[in-house]
Amino acid sequence: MPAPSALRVALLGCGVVGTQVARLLIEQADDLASRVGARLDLVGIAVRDITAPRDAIIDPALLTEDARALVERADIVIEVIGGIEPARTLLLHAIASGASVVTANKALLAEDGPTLYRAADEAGVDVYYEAAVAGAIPIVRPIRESLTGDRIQRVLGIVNGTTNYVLDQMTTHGLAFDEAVAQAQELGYAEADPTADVEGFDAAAKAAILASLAFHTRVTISDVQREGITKITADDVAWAKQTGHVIKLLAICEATEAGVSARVHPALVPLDHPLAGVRGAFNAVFIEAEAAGELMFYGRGAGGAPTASAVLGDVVSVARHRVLGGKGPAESHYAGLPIAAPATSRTRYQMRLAVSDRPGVLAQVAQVVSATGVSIEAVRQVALPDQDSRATSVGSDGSTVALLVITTHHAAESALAQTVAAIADLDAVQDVMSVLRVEGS
Ligand SMILES: NC(=O)c1ccc[n+]([C@@H]2O[C@H](COP(=O)([O-])OP(=O)(O)OC[C@H]3O[C@@H](n4cnc5c(N)ncnc54)[C@H](O)[C@@H]3O)[C@@H](O)[C@H]2O)c1
Ligand SMILES: N[C@@H](CCO)C(=O)O
Ligand code: NA
Repeated sequence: MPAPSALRVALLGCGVVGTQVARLLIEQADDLASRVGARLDLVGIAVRDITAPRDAIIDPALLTEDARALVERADIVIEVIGGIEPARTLLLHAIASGASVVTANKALLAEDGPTLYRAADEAGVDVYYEAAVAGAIPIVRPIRESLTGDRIQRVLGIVNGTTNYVLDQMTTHGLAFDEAVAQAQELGYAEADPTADVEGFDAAAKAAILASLAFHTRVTISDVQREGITKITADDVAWAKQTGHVIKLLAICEATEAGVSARVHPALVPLDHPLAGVRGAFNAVFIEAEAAGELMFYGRGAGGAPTASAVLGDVVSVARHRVLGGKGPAESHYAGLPIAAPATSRTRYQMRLAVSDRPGVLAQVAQVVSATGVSIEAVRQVALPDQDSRATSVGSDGSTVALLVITTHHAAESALAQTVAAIADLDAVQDVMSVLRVEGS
């Protein structure tokens, strides 16, 4: 069959990302044609409301509210609607109609990616999704292709731009949480419902995709242990600084003895770790592999244009396959490693405790910690800042309140939970002010 001189491209969704995808397809049409070896003709844009105001670059004649009919007349379908339905049904219909698909939809892939991959394998078409993890940063392809001859041990990522922006604004400008979230929404970083960002669902979806790729194991979002940043206070941020750390929302994927572990939670990152310097809405993925050693991928993980860059890269790849015949590499045939139970995950912890400042308290705390099998790495006793209401309170024995900052060696999550409960029970402990994991050291 002769190579096609043009390929029909359908765009589903015309929001923050879709508008930028359309712009690049239109403005760079000639360059894209020479890279692909065929023209990429944008044949239609499916939208929810045809009458809604749009960017001037969007030709109203391209708009349709009938996404299903549009995918039937396309060679390549780009999905930037988001969410599970109708995106899944539309993509499966596109694949069944013989189109290759490109999507930025991590929520769908983390829930049900294998259904799409299997359908695409059977139909002999591609499913590409570089934009779904860490936006513009090439990370899916490096893991899937460049590092596929190596053995990845650990992936540590800042993969949500909104939360990194919020934590960074709180750290460097003392901004309030809600104010920083509103700014991230205005800048086009946040999901339609920013709860997905601040509660860690978006990062958990990306962790599931990264863990699946890195460990050739099927990991879904329900396998990911998740905690967002809504409980992080200005105090936590200030104490992180005092102890030489910065708080980041991390996605951590590891191959452990118990199986594949994937978790998302805020963590204290030492200031000398490369991830500590990732500011604003930037993302970074830090990989430890057996032969390659440490690698870090850094760039813009959110925003319309950066995400559109990754989408267009995939569009060119799948278009080239159609011009040359064939398709790209399929997803790994899953080795089926077990998923590690959350209680088995091991990390270091930092606890801040308000305690009565009298002799013997430190020994009591240390004894309770060691009784639960957790080992202490360091203890610091510090005076509470004057403005803290506890600084002037006096216990029944006439003692004032001091702050203990305890850092543990690696401990299992289950042991740490027992330790915290036992500490909270001690008479001398007035308050467990925070318990944060320490990663990257
Ligand atoms: N914004 C980012 O920085 C970013 C980065 C990476 C990935 N993503 C992903 O890209 C996708 C799109 O994100 P966005 O930020 O552009 O969201 P958005 O809310 O700005 O755009 C989605 C658009 O889809 C439209 N839509 C909803 N239902 C539709 C339907 N049935 N048919 C046609 N259109 C429909 C909505 O009206 C909206 O305009 C999501 O999967 C998101 O997770 C976004
Ligand atoms: N809402 C996401 C967009 C990129 O997936 C973020 O803030 O990173
Ligand atoms: Na990416």
